[in-house]
Amino acid sequence: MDPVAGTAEHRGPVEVRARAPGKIILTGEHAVVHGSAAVAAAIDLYTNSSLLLRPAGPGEGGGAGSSAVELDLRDSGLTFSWPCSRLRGALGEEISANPGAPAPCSPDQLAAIARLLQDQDIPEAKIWLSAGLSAFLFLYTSILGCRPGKAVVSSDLPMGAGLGSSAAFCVSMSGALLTAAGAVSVGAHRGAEGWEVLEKGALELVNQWAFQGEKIIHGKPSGIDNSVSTFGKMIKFKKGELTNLESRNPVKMLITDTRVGRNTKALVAGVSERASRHPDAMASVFHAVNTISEELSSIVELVAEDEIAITSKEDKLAELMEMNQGLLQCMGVSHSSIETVLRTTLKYSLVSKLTGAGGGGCVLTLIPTLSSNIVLEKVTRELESHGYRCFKVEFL
Ligand SMILES: Nc1ncnc2c1ncn2[C@@H]1O[C@H](COP(=O)(O)OP(=O)(O)OP(=O)(O)O)[C@@H](O)[C@H]1O
Ligand SMILES: C[C@@](O)(CCO)CC(=O)[O-]
Ligand SMILES: [Mg+2]
Repeated sequence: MDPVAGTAEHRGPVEVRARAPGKIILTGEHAVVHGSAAVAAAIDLYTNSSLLLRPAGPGEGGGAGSSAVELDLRDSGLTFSWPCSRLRGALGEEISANPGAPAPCSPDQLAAIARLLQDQDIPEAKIWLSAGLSAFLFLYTSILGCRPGKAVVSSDLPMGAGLGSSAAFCVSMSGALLTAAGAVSVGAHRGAEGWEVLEKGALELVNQWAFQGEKIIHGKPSGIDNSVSTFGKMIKFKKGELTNLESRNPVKMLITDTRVGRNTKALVAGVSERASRHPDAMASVFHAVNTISEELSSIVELVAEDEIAITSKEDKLAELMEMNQGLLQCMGVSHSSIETVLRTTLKYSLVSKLTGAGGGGCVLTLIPTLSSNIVLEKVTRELESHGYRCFKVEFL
């Protein structure tokens, strides 16, 4: 896994590329929105955003599309274009590029952005992209105003599946926009594959903007997804506070994507509604999740020196994940496809839990160090026979 996030590479004065990773949540999703601790790790799957800024206005050699803001979503095969004059007309007073001061999208801005989306022919089958498009227009115009340019986005991550695609989109886009605006600079450190890494203050700014973008997509995000995508590695996150965790032994997980589509915003709202119907019961559930995350984060950092110690460490991780899954069921965010994965992996004595917002999407299965490849192959084959997609991740 490459923990470098929010990286950017300059190619000439106005062409920038940035990438940011997805994540898994080991414990604490949903409860983290209500103040509990959660543990997450960046994974080696990235969203890439590239940005080409054109000279402003016609007649300055910008060519076709030179006075428009364009977005090319490579994975969806869709492109969008807004003439700068249309952006200025719709956003009017709302446009004042201020890259150094992240601010929330105002209701007026959001209404204007909704009108700008109506100009585009978004196919009904891909209407869920509207949230990402709104976040893009908000981030672009807040950071660069109406400067003409073209953004191209591609991703290794399944969209809307619990692996933080929305956060990786907002982090990589904020990184590219802020670098193009000249608002951030790279540090001395070189990351993996030759990527330059933004310096600490720059990453903070990227993270703050990405959080504002996530708010448009998620409604009420805790900030864990954008934080782990920006800063990478494994983190404990509680009430906006981030603690870096260092696992002394590699943790291996099988990720199963059930391919059941879901939407984090609706799931987060559903848990909040349950919490307002049963405040005391849900407060106990959130408290229990907090304890589980605190315990898991201290176990992850333990040094396991021999095989017995590794086994007992993994047994504890598995038990905590299992307990967390039970509490996620209590919150109402499991799904029959998730239950199928749990039952299937349990046949092979492997423990699983949903990751991200649930309701479908991805499930994590802990792969103990001593488990045989034959078991892993068998469980993978059985999961794939249900139409699910499996892949392995490992992190320290
Ligand atoms: N590469 C992308 N291009 C455009 N929009 C994107 C992209 N990635 C994510 N999005 C937007 O984010 C939405 C998915 O966000 P959502 O939060 O529901 O799922 P997730 O982030 O994959 O999972 P989780 O939040 O549980 O980790 C998509 O419907 C789309 O609007
Ligand atoms: C469900 C949730 O807890 C995690 C989604 O990856 C939402 C959030 O924390 O913003
Ligand atoms: Mg998301």
